[in-house]
Amino acid sequence: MAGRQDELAREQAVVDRLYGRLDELRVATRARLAGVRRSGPSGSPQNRSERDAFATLYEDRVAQLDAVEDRLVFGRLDLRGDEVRYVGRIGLADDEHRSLLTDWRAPAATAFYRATALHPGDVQRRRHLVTAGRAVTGVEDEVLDLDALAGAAPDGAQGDGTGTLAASSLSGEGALLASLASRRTGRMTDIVATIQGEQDRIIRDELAGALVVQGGPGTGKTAVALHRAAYLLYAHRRVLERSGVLLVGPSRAFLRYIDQVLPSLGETGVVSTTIGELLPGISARGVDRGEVAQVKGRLVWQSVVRRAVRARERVPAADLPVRVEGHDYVIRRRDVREAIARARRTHKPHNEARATFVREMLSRLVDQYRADVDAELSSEDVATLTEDLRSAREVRVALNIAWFPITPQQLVADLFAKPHRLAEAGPELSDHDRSLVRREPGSPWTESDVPLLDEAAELLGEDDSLSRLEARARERERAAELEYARSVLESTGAGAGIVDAATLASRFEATGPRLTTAERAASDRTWTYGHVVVDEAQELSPMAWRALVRRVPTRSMTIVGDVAQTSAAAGTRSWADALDPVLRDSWRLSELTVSYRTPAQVAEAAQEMAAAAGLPTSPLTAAREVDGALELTRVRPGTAAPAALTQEVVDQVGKLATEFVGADGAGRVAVVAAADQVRALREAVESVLPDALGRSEGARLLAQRPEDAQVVVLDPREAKGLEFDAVVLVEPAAVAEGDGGASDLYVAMTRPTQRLVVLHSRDLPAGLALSTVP
Ligand SMILES: Nc1ncnc2c1ncn2[C@@H]1O[C@H](COP(=O)(O)OP(=O)(O)OP(=O)(O)O)[C@@H](O)[C@H]1O
Repeated sequence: MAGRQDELAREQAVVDRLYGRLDELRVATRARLAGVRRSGPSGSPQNRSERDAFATLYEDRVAQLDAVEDRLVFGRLDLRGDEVRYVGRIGLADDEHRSLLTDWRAPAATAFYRATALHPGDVQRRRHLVTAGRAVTGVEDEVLDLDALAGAAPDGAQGDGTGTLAASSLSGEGALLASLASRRTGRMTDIVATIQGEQDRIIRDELAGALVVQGGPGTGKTAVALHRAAYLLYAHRRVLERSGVLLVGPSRAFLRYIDQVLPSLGETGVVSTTIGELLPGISARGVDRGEVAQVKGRLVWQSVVRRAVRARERVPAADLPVRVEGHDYVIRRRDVREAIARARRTHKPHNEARATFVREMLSRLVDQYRADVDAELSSEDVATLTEDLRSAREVRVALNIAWFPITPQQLVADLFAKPHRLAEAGPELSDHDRSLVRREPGSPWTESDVPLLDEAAELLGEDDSLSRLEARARERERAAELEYARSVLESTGAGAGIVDAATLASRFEATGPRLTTAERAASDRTWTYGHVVVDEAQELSPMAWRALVRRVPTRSMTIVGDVAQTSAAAGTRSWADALDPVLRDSWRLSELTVSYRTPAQVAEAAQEMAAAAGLPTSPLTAAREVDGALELTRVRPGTAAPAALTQEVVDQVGKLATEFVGADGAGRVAVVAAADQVRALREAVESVLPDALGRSEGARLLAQRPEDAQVVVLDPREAKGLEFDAVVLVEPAAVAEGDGGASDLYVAMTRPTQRLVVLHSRDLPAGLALSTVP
């Protein structure tokens, strides 16, 4: 015992020193930031932008140093040759640049995650440090080279009833079990201290190309995707800081669930979005039925949208006479045809190529005038005539009909609202498909509209009226810069004779707006990212893949998901089907096979049910056993008894909340039921909480924000990607009959970290029933 205490004391001294260094750096960085801020808004524009750049740098560093407080250091490697290396959240060095702590992402930390007894490399011992706040509370050793470390300190893992490790080949048993068994909150935490070998290989895989990570529920796909983003930002900072990283998740609620992970790893500059939010200025508030989303997700829309754009470039049925300023002209079909051909040859998007079309037509009308009056025209005459023609209403209307300026929103809304437009643009779609997407003008946009709008935006380009507005705004901004530069020159006298105000202003302008890469990227539809991470990627439609791939010309992507969990009608059951059309052969597949979330008994039941339903599951081994993890209760066998079932749900929630929900906000219980039962069950659960748990605890739970709520009632789709300590699964047969079928049931069954309680009045679906036979 004394040996262990000494060991803890020795580690405490090291940990104190590392936190001491962290505090010093915080103080020093804050002082620098304050110094920069003190220098105030004066100085030359160049100084001012340099100062802003430094301020941003220091602000980021302060945020990073603050974010790594929790478990700053978690590992130690004892290497051959008596070298000792501590591994932590960030790298720290002393004033002489000697390394004190190795960043987990550095090559020097790889062995902490990868070394095994079979392949120890230089590692003699790997130690996990368990800390609470800044105190070392335990150490756990894995001796990888027994000969070298004969007589090493005894293993200090805590046996605290957290379960037992079921899968071999996992490292850091005590730390891992403690982390897997810890009470859940509404926020995902990082796994940096216990990343496993198979996960580490994916995290550190090369940047180039698209890496697809397929894995069953709870295998850490989300965790791995986020740690990979942090790793890539570290290892390829120069490339990625400028172009940015985009993270795409299935919903805002999911993005909120994971939003603390990257900051806790010291990374704040990643843009996160959903497909519905991909286009700046569009908010997708509507929801499409599955069959409608499926039609809209098909790749055929690529041609439909292209034809719809082409339909706005058309030769009129007949020549059209127009009279401008007392002179007669004819808008000739042949001229229009040739002007359209010329504009198309620019290969610019429709709204941008329109300028060429209009210029060409006006010049042909001027030619008509010239021929009619049979006289030479001065360049001034030509300019005046052109302007007269351009502003003549009749000409404008005729040219608009021939080449119609249109926004993506108008184009797509017209396709849905005007059957003749869709019939013309989409001959590949059946009458039934077309009737499915039919919609009134002004209806809210849906998530499956967004890739179509993006496709349209790509082919239409900027509407010029919009770019004219923007140009005017830029002009105003520039005038303000010029004014500012002038005032600087006047007040300092420094520029006189050396540099004029306009030069100074343009130099200032060249430093760009003081937005971060993430902010600029998020507000620019045409921004291209250095890397894109996609979570729950199996749900994406072919058109959504097109929209995403457009944003990453290098095709450097991390794509994680599980084709057995697909619930979206437009999603995929096969990575090749989804990715070959957009990525061809530039994607590679790796698999995760250990479930870190679900106890073995629950994972096995879920696998059996999924196999019986024919889902394309990946192999899945649970990391641990938890006693009594699966309970099945039949309510009044043989009768569909909603009241009895509801009563049982409410009783179970009361029991589980007492067992798992803590007043400190940790511990979560979910009821997962078919979508059409959720509302009634939510009301029943909410009404009973004060009675079941006492008035004040009930009130506390009811007052929680949805994202932090410790007791929730959800349908399987809302529960996707999330996890809870305990789950009450209500009437699995009904869940499997919903839109997402057995996949939704598979998702629902695999949410708990500790216990799954299945309540049913109907027969259990195949596989699940079998698994309950003792
Ligand atoms: N190496 C690890 N150490 C500790 N916890 C881990 C590890 N890997 C995964 N986990 C935990 O396992 C749980 C499941 O991880 P995650 O949500 O990333 O899985 P997933 O594969 O995305 O699941 P799903 O398919 O259900 O979306 C999380 O709580 C995560 O923190």
